[in-house]
Amino acid sequence: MELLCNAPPHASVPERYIFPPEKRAAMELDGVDGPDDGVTLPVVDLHRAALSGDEGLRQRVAAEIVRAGKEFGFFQVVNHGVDKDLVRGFRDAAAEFFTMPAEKKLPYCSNDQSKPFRLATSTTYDRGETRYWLDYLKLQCHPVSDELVQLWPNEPTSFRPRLTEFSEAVHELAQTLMRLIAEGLGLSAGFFAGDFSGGETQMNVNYYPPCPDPRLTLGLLPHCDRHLLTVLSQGDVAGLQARHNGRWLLVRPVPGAFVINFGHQMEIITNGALASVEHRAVTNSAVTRMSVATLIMPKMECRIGPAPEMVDEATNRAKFREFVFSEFMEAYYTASASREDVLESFMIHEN
Ligand SMILES: O=C(O)CCC(=O)C(=O)O
Ligand SMILES: [Fe+2]
Repeated sequence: MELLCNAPPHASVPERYIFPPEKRAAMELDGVDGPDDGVTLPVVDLHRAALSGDEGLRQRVAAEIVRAGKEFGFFQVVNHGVDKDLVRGFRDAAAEFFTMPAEKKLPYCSNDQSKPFRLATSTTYDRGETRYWLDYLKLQCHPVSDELVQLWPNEPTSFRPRLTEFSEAVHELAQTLMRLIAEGLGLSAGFFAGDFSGGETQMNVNYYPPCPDPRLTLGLLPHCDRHLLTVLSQGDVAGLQARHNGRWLLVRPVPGAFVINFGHQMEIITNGALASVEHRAVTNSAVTRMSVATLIMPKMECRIGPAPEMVDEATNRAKFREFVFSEFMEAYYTASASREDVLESFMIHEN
């Protein structure tokens, strides 16, 4: 496998990574360096305290999250209670993994999507010929068990312990967020606990080395996430863009923040109230960028459909049919990653 992280620095972009002009990121218009109308994503202070005692504060935070979620589908959280050294610890261990010599990583290289830990390059869920400018790890990260940990690499030696603590902490943050989202929507606090979020949690560690000409490439294709909720650490290098009002909005790095966005299952369960928003990653020529996305999944056998509380026969009919999550996963792999294609067969069309 031809990993970018082992290639000597490229002087120019190889042909197979060059996208046709209409698919490229128009940097000068809406990208990393360009103007963005001054629109920035909301940054929500979780106030830790809101999560324990202060009822009024908690309700305000819950309302703020749902407002941000409805308007943008993306927001950042700070003061979230995940220790910054713990985040740095895992980010450092993961970066060290990518910079190990090729032969040490070889045993992990695979395009077999059923593997619980694998390293790969570019991406496999797009049928196009052009490659994306990234290498990535895809792994199962929660619930943590001895058997699961054995599937993670033992080099660098910090990898397993740092991932264990990162995974537990992010999982707790995800539970907190789901309680607040439920509360903000007027659902019971435990609404998303259980099968909606009880599947095996997946993680993408996306690694984008410097690209000699970011105008020609993309780091990650425009896509929506397929699961329930994404908790992303993007570090301090910009590159993530979210679709907003027909434009690409840069998700500006905020020190220590996590970026939160919704997957298709959240959109369906909330009957469209919290939509899954398209996003992509652009490259840069200066530094390596690494993002760590934790993906909260329903159980495979979980029944999904708009929650009765989110539906009103007179004013807000169900927009999606019921299905079992495994059915959705299959459809996701056979459709292209485009939002419309994926959702099409699950939507109820009024005629
Ligand atoms: O690199 C990023 O910031 C985006 C990652 C992402 O969207 C994903 O892993 O699903
Ligand atoms: Fe994503």
